[in-house]
Amino acid sequence: MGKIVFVNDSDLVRRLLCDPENRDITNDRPPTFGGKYFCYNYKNIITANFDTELVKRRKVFHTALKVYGDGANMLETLVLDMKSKLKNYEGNVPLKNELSDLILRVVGLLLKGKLLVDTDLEVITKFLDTANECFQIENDTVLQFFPLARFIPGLKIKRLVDDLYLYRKELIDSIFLKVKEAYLQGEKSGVISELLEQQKKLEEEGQFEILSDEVIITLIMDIVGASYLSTACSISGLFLYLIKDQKAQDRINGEIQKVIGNSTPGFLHRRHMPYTEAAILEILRILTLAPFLVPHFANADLTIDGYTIPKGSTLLLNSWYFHHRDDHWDQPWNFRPERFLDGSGQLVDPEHPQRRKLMVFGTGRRLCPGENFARSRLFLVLVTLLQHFRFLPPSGETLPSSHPKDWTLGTVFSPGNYQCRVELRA
Ligand code: HEM
Repeated sequence: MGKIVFVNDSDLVRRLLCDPENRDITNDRPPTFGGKYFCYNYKNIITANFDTELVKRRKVFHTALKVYGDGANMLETLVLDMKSKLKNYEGNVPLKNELSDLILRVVGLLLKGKLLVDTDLEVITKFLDTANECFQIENDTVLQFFPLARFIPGLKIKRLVDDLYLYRKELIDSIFLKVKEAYLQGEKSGVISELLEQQKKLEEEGQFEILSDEVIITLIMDIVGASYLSTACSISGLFLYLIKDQKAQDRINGEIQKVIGNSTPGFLHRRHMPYTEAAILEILRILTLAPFLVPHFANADLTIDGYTIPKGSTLLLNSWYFHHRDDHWDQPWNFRPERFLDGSGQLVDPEHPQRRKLMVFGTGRRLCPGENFARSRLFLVLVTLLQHFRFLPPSGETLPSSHPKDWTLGTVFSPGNYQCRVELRA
């Protein structure tokens, strides 16, 4: 096993990942069991090394996410359904569960659009739960160093790996193949049909391999793995903070009244609601869901600031540390969206020194391609619910700690389940 190098400074991370003299060395991934055996020998995005194939794969992925438009209208319907559900609760509402269900549907809709059926959600959940367990550090380490363990009867790891293959097959049958069948019959729905559309074009240009069926299947697994927990934990974390900080909730509501009023929230409202945008950035900073981003890998020796990073090192980019340094962030463990606003109350731009220290979605060549999708969904869910409800602490129960240090670290950090009261706004 190569060395592990922790990089604890955001500026150094940028220089390592983005500067022309370093970026060809630092943007690969370490080899993983999951990438090799579940993603058909690294055909997905997350586990693959950075090469011309990956650049093309990232491009088609980006385009498919962008082109896919139905999502916003469908999200509106989902949030409206959730609104009617919340109105019917008597007493406390299990908000974290409700928000997680909502985000699961958002991910299902992203993949399948109107072809989504309820049983797909069970398939996605089973796949995710098993993948999370399988790739938890203790199991992942066994698989990495002793892959044959997956064949030994009686070992827990064998059962997990068998289950994961089974649920991957279910994911392929009920998500990928169902959309493909509909697509061949002329019906387009969700991001998978956008990918199939691009596959057709690439095939005509003789470049089918860039987006073969196997690649699309691994991209579906990337979407499921990268989007559900991160978005669900961010939104339930944000609501937990806003229930505890009623002033911040009022301030977001003030922007909703001023900018949206009674009309339907849309993505375009975002740019006129700087405090709300700042609250989303602030929750992402505090939570730092991916504490070391996704591990990078040095494919050659590299010297920076007098240190040598040997070829074969795994780079853990310690955003947990640099998002919470008290010499960079005033009161780093307090929820203070104002830190991202300038003197006239506008959101500081991404090149502002304060924003440059924030690297929730990574930076450079491996920047998260779902950033825009995630931030716009967080915005829409937040403002649509706050437009109609005030969220208050539960009766007869206490809220869990909102300090991420007290949360559970699975694939990402997650608050415990919590309940709250909701009051319909006049
Ligand atoms: C709050 C939500 C999210 C957070 C905090 C987040 C964060 C991250 C981070 C830190 C990385 C690694 C960057 C690096 O290696 O330097 C990443 C990669 C990735 N994310 Fe996200 N992400 C989120 C949502 C999403 C969504 C919604 C999608 C898909 C629709 C997505 C798809 C991906 C993919 C495919 C990669 C791999 C990129 C690559 O390896 O080149 N993410 N994300």
